[in-house]
Amino acid sequence: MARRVIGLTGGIATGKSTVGRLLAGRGIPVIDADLLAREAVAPGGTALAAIVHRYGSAMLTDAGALNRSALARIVFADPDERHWLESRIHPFVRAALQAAIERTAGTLCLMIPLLFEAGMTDLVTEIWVVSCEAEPQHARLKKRDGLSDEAIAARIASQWPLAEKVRLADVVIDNNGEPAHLERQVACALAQASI
Ligand SMILES: CC(C)(COP(=O)(O)OP(=O)(O)OC[C@H]1O[C@@H](n2cnc3c(N)ncnc32)[C@H](O)[C@@H]1O)[C@@H](O)C(=O)NCCC(=O)NCCS
Ligand SMILES: Nc1ncnc2c1ncn2[C@@H]1O[C@H](COP(=O)(O)OP(=O)(O)OP(=O)(O)O)[C@@H](O)[C@H]1O
Repeated sequence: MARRVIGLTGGIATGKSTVGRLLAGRGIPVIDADLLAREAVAPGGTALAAIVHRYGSAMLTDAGALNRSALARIVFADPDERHWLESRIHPFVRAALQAAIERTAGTLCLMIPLLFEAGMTDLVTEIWVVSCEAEPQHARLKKRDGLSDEAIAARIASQWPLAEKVRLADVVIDNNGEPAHLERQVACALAQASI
């Protein structure tokens, strides 16, 4: 059977990491693109220097790390700035994902929030979309990150509509209910032959 590379995606806070933990619990390596994106802007790197050059030293914390909330306010309010930032980060993320595919044997999961938006679908052999209604998505995001309603709306508007991702999915994981309902869906999806 061909090697499975699962592209795990969804909307912001729909439950990708929660599903990713279930896969990891079953021994499947899970690579998190959000963590790779954080590596790309680590202190001392060229991406962080470029960000400071463009937006000024307000982009740095006292410790010299990226001031993520300051940058988020800029890029989620302006698509041109968001695209500029992505052009600094996504090539690094893509190369790191490719390297992970090459060094890992067997089934692998790439957890990529922007799998569609960043044009990374070619890296995976099947696409799983974790989906939930707008109301729990909003409530979970608010509870976890304490973002304002306006900031939440801006982030959601920066991503493809979830319905479009669901339409293009090989597997849809419904996360409207209790987290316990995810386990059976993950088991079912894994039991399917590769798509
Ligand atoms: C703007 C930044 C600094 C804000 O950091 P913050 O800690 O507030 O958010 P974090 O990185 O944890 O992301 C949380 C979620 O926001 C959403 N998100 C992040 N970047 C983007 C983006 N460019 N477009 C749409 N949604 C995004 C994703 O759903 C992600 O899971 C950060 O999100 C960033 O560097 N974004 C650009 C890199 C990127 O595109 N990352 C996505 C994975 S490749
Ligand atoms: N079924 C559920 N019921 C209640 N809370 C949930 C459920 N699923 C996830 N959560 C909570 O919602 C929040 C978002 O879930 P999670 O972090 O898995 O989403 P994500 O898609 O990985 O988010 P992001 O896009 O920000 O990376 C977390 O605080 C998580 O504990």
